[in-house]
Amino acid sequence: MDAPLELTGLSGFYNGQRVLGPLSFTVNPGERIALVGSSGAGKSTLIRLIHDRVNDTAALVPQELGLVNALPVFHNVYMARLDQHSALYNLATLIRPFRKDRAEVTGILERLSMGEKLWKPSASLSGGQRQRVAIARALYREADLLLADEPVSALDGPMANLVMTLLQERFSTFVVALHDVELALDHTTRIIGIRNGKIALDAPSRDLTPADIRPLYD
Ligand SMILES: Nc1ncnc2c1ncn2[C@@H]1O[C@H](COP(=O)(O)OP(=O)(O)OP(=O)(O)O)[C@@H](O)[C@H]1O
Repeated sequence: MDAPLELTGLSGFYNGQRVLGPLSFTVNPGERIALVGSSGAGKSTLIRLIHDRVNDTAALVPQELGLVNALPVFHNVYMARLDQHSALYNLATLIRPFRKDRAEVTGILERLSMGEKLWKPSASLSGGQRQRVAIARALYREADLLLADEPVSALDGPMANLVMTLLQERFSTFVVALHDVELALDHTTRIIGIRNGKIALDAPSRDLTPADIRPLYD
């Protein structure tokens, strides 16, 4: 991302009821932002609204993952670049993936300790494995902004840390909803706290301790 992303007047509604905003903030290139706040505060709604604004140019890890269960892991990851190839190339890949793509996807999966699952149908995977497939798909997408909604919620501590490190290496700019406050402080440059659909905290991560964030959950 080489220009600031100005997000103004974001509002979220369900059934005519306002659940978020109106709120505004700017995502600056190189910022790694964690959205924190209690369940129902509006984090998922905000991620969705940002995704709508950037018009699919970001890599996305939605909370519900969006995997195609019947397809193998390879194809679920490959899907991130469907729009970069011709229909013919994509059709050929469905039947017999090209060596170059296989190698690249395998490399990403290996970093997530998922290399041996390459040809397994996604339906056969555990929750944490499925989450890593959605993360691999985001890492494979050629985008310079990542939007992710609780991308490590089903992973154990060391794996969650590894994934956050990989995301940080791959995307210089990201907005990630995280309920783990320690993880958020360790891997981001800025914390935005959401409470009742409004921004209740916006500060550099290095200036904050877990105690500063706790009131968002009271
Ligand atoms: N499909 C829906 N229909 C109606 N209301 C919804 C729907 N999805 C979310 N909401 C409401 O919108 C508000 C914000 O929800 P949102 O999912 O954005 O919160 P969140 O902070 O992401 O929560 P969580 O941490 O539990 O994922 C909540 O009050 C929720 O009840």
